[in-house]
Amino acid sequence: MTNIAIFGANGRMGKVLCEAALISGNTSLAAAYVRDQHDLIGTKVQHFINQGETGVAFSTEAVIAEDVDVAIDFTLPAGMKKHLATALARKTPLVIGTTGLTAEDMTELEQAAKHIPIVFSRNFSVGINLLENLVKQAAKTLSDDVDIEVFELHHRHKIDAPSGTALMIGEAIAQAKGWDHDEVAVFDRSQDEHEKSQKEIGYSVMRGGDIVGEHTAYFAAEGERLELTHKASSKMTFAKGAVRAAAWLKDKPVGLYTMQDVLGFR
Ligand SMILES: NC(=O)C1=CN([C@@H]2O[C@H](COP(=O)(O)OP(=O)(O)OC[C@H]3O[C@@H](n4cnc5c(N)ncnc54)[C@H](OP(=O)(O)O)[C@@H]3O)[C@@H](O)[C@H]2O)C=CC1
Ligand SMILES: O=C(O)C1=N[C@H](C(=O)O)C[C@H](O)C1
Repeated sequence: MTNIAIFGANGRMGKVLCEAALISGNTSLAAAYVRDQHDLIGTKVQHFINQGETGVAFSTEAVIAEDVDVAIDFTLPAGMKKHLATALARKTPLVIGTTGLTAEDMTELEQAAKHIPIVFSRNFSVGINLLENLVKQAAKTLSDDVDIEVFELHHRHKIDAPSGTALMIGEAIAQAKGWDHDEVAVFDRSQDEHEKSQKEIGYSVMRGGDIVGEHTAYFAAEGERLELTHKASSKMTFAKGAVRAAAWLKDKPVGLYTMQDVLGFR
């Protein structure tokens, strides 16, 4: 049994992560953390979730409880950095799903992984991790005259853009092509009007309603087009993946892992 703590437990993903930790057969919800001084502190988590029963009440993120084996963070970059420091001080393994991280944030995360085991993934669904491998195969197999674009659609509340997953897909394609992603990524065509060159990865973003998360990689040539699409229809998909990662991480040595490692894809 793996005792899991959830940071940002009052968030959209935090709530579903609490549910996932409770309903999985090999984990339990040990703690549900919210910001220090939050109004919810002391309130039973059970009143906020849709499935599972627990006596756990929301508590302050400032301290990780004794019985916690692994903590999970799906918050915002500022929250992730704070939670990373807390996990480091207590030597708690950490699963991180927060997106919108800067290159500096990533360096901080990589440094921390020299002291605690961390799984970081911009998408914890099995399907997207398979898609990551499929786009690499497509990028390597298709001739150089294909145009590559990544589209993503998410709910109206999402802040970062393009999504972490869209960038993960684009970076996988760039790696397979031997390109420097920063050099080939095009985020805004209106600022640099030109005919598309073959060494480009364009990104398009839509925000609206309650879309959970949809991603398509387009490989468009003269005469044919390959579209590789993944559609998530429930946040529980990500939460179950993160809880699976937490159980996997419990006894691992220090290091930085991804969902590809958890799934045994590499
Ligand atoms: N990797 C994956 O598979 C997935 C990743 N995500 C990512 O998860 C993250 C959260 O998404 P979502 O649940 O929709 O967002 P929400 O806005 O619903 O929740 C954010 C949570 O983070 C907390 N938080 C924000 N800033 C801080 C801070 N500085 N200190 C402490 N806590 C903080 C919020 O607390 P408060 O309410 O007090 O502000 C809240 O609990 C995003 O980065 C999203 O992209 C989402 C789905 C899947
Ligand atoms: O914010 C979300 O909701 C999601 N964020 C992740 C991302 O940025 O890719 C993963 C998923 O698509 C949902």
